[in-house]
Amino acid sequence: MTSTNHSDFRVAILQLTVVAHKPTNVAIAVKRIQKAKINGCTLVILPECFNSPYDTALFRQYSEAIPGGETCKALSQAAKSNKVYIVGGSIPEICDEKIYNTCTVWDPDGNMIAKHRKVHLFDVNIPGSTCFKESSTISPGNSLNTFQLGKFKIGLGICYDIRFSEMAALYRKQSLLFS
Ligand SMILES: NC(=O)CCC(=O)C(=O)O
Repeated sequence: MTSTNHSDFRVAILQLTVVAHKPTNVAIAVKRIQKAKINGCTLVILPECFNSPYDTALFRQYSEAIPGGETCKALSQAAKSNKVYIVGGSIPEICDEKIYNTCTVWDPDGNMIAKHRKVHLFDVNIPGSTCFKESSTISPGNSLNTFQLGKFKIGLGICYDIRFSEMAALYRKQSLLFS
């Protein structure tokens, strides 16, 4: 089913392999979007940082302007040519010299209909094991963001955002789905 006038539609939630070559990552995503469409999906959801390694040392190098950058152009075109909604996981965004971990959403005409900057950055320090500080290079977003898909209003969050129930509660208060 591809019509959004109905209460049920098919969603693709994609996991993608990320390599060092950014255009290859974008091409992999576009190919999987096409496959999701062939499988009858109306909404395609990509993973966090699908065009870049998840590495604080590399986010700036891989970052691009939104919506003018190469990844956004590819997502817009993929949404339009496949007539699907795309929740574009996230990419490193550069804006006023700051870097954000940002999700873009595209409608079936290729328009960007929402943008969400990750609010809760993932900082972890397990002595003797793992130390990762997303906040060392990424700036946090400060807003809740939604988009409309047919009769559904969907709230956006990126990865660690989901750990904070207050955010989901705020969306839920507005009777939203939390994606
Ligand atoms: N990229 C992230 O936000 C990681 C979050 C995570 O691993 C978790 O357990 O939550």
